Amino acid sequence: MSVATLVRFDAERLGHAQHTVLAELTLTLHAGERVALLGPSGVGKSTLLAALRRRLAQRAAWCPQEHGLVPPLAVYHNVYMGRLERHSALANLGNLLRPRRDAWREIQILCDALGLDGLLKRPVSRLSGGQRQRVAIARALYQAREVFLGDEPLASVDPHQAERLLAMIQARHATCVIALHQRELALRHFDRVWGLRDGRLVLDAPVHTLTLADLDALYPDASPLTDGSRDGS
Ligand SMILES: Nc1ncnc2c1ncn2[C@@H]1O[C@H](COP(=O)(O)OP(=O)(O)OP(=O)(O)O)[C@@H](O)[C@H]1O
Repeated sequence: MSVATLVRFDAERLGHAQHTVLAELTLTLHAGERVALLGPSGVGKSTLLAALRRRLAQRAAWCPQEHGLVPPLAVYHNVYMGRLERHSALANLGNLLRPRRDAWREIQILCDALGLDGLLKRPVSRLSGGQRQRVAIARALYQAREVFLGDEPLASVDPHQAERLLAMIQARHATCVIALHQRELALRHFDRVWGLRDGRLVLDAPVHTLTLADLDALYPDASPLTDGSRDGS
């Protein structure tokens, strides 16, 4: 049975204005594929995710690296933002003043599952880094889209939590592309790895054909450090 192609890049240039980040990029994202996107800082992971997001438009839930949260607003309102475009401006304004009961219940269940129980009314400005990260994930999950695109959504959580959050994301999305630095997670929980290095896609392979050493080779300063012991940036 053939697998549907969701996005295809064919020798394309990705970059910012005159600055080419990835030249001649050729790759395909198939439906049902869980892809780990790896590579050193500044190599172009966010650039590639942004290009995927443009192509997938409303089909993709998006969890950005900087979280994109509104610090003065409560956790509830930040998560609700995942579905702002589904309601009228008037309905959204009303919800800001007085949360809708159905939305509150749904967001409460989601936040409980993410370990944010009891925090729905707390402004994001008063959360820890890891809690903010989970609010950003909650907002992306609340979008309830076909594909999950995450830019290091597991960067500021501990290794045990990273596994749990990843399981939640993947249970709700058959297809995902997630940038991360935890290479053992990539090997354990994904189907495919895209590896970037020196402005090119140097690795595009099923996980079962790869070893930790293959992933280490993506990083010029690779050391034998593994999950949780390498920086999460
Ligand atoms: N808005 C922008 N305008 C111009 N150049 C940019 C812009 N955003 C990123 N860049 C540059 O593009 C290159 C790739 O950046 P990108 O953010 O995609 O890398 P990354 O792999 O996601 O990095 P990190 O792991 O640090 O988040 C870098 O050289 C960066 O300086």
